[in-house]
Amino acid sequence: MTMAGYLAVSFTGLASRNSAVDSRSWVCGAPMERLCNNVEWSKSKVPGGVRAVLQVGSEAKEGLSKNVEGVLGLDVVSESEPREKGFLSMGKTKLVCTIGPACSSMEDLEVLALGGMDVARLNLCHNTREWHLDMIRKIKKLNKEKGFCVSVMIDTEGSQVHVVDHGAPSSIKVEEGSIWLFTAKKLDGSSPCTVQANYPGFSEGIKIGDELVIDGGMAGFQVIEKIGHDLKCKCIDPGLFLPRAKFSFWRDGRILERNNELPTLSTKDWADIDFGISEGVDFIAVSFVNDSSAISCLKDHLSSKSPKPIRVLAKIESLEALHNLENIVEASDGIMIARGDLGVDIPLEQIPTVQEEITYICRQMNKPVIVASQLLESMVEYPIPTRAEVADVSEAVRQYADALMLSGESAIGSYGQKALSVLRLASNRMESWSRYEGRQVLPHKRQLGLSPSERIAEQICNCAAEMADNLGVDAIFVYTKHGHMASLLSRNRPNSPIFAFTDEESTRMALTLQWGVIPLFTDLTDDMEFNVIKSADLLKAKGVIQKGDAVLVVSDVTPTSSASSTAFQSIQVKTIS
Ligand SMILES: Nc1ncnc2c1ncn2[C@@H]1O[C@H](COP(=O)(O)OP(=O)(O)O)[C@@H](O)[C@H]1O
Ligand SMILES: C=C(OP(=O)(O)O)C(=O)O
Repeated sequence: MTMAGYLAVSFTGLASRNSAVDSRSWVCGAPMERLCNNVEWSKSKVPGGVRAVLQVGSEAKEGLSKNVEGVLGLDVVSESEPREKGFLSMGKTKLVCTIGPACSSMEDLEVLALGGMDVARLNLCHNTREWHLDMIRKIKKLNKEKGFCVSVMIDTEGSQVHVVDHGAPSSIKVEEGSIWLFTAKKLDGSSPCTVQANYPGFSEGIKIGDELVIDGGMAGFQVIEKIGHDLKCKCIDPGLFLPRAKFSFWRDGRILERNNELPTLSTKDWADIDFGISEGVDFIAVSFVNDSSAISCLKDHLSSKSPKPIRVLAKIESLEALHNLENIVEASDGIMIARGDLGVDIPLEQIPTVQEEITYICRQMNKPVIVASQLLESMVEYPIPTRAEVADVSEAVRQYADALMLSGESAIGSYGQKALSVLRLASNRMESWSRYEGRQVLPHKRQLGLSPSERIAEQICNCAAEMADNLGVDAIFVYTKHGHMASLLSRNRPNSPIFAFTDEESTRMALTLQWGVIPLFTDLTDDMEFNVIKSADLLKAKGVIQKGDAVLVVSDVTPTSSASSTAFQSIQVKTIS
């Protein structure tokens, strides 16, 4: 036998059958009281009925686990982590790696997976369809054959005004005082100091005297003449022109907000999305989202075309997106703070506060958030990061971002694996420092659910996370169909790892992006007691949990059988025996 019995407090009658708790003296009163106070629960309002139960246990229910057997889809990295580090020190912040030529072999990908890569990102603006197909297949093969749980994210190219040709194959130096022509016309190959933009309307509304800034400050020009739709400019801030460099325009010291007519999802993007659907990717990150309409449109497309749920992330990389932030977060399944392009559209000094604000809003609205770009940029070339980069990574972890992303560091850098281990070490360090120093900031949590059952689920997770911290349990177990309960727990950023058991493969893969959640695939039955015992036995058999470990179990399961339509929502505290 693995799991223990229960003290049950039912929501309908709120009757405590046994107020005694076991030898470890776990407390159930206070959180339960709060749970009840905060929920205006009315049985008659709940479709099909909801049973919410708090259970605290120590009595052994002998025999229940005798026939337990089954498969537990626990990935190899999560299996070894608690054994090596202990539960509390397990990494909570998820890690995303951009896959590129520097990490495209099976061996490279395996090293990244072993190093803690949770999500592999493929940026479809680079390389060929065949190359990306090969990468997706390799990652899926690794998961299948080597037991990893790495999800696949494709990132659309999107439409933005950028340079298509600046007369050189790579970067080019821009000298102070040099005169350049910016045009949308195709270059004939021999036009020095001429730059071709991808969008004919790039110069609309621009006046003589305006400043044209490249890639957020790589170089700067002043417009000295308008020739038709072309701009003649003088370099006032020397620097570098990179391939695909982006423009921003400034007037009187302020950035000009410009709505171009480029669609968020181009014809190429739609073709790439259908490719992603056919290859069964887990996430689609949409570039240059300006409002929620592109996200809603993509979600409609996915619900009719994709045989499995694919999560849609909005990349926040424009001023317009910031104006529509809450609507975009609401419409999406998650957010990427694309600091690279965002730094072209807003002044660089605003990036840190904007990042903190977006991270906060995402947590309020219970959507996972990735902090992306230039986290360890110097590691594209050097084997160690700058101290400032480590501080930047730590700050994103302190802000409780769900995930951190490597870009060029893993895609083209010489030290991708090292960069990943720097992310891991720096995030582990900040997570444990915040925990031991009690520096965790617990913001007021916005109420999310509207229906009674949604509100109960939310309150159960809030209280369960608080209980888990107060009791110092070793792990939290949650049983979840679509990942909602797991995400509600994760939103509370509890100290213990959250083992999320699901029988939906797409839920398992989506949870790879959620802070502190270890997703596991297992069969779930309508018998919650059996599910708990079975999953505990399987984790025990793998050496992940041990006798004496305290586990807080949260469930929100609507039975599949027609015999009972009652949802079973509960918190139980168990000792592994
Ligand atoms: N699939 C790929 N093939 C070739 N190069 C890639 C690929 N993915 C990324 N890169 C390289 O890595 C760099 C970082 O990639 P990414 O994070 O997509 O940022 P960005 O496109 O904004 O530069 C890119 O500039 C590109 O040089
Ligand atoms: C992640 C980003 O997007 P991309 O790599 O597509 O430029 C970014 O701009 O920070």
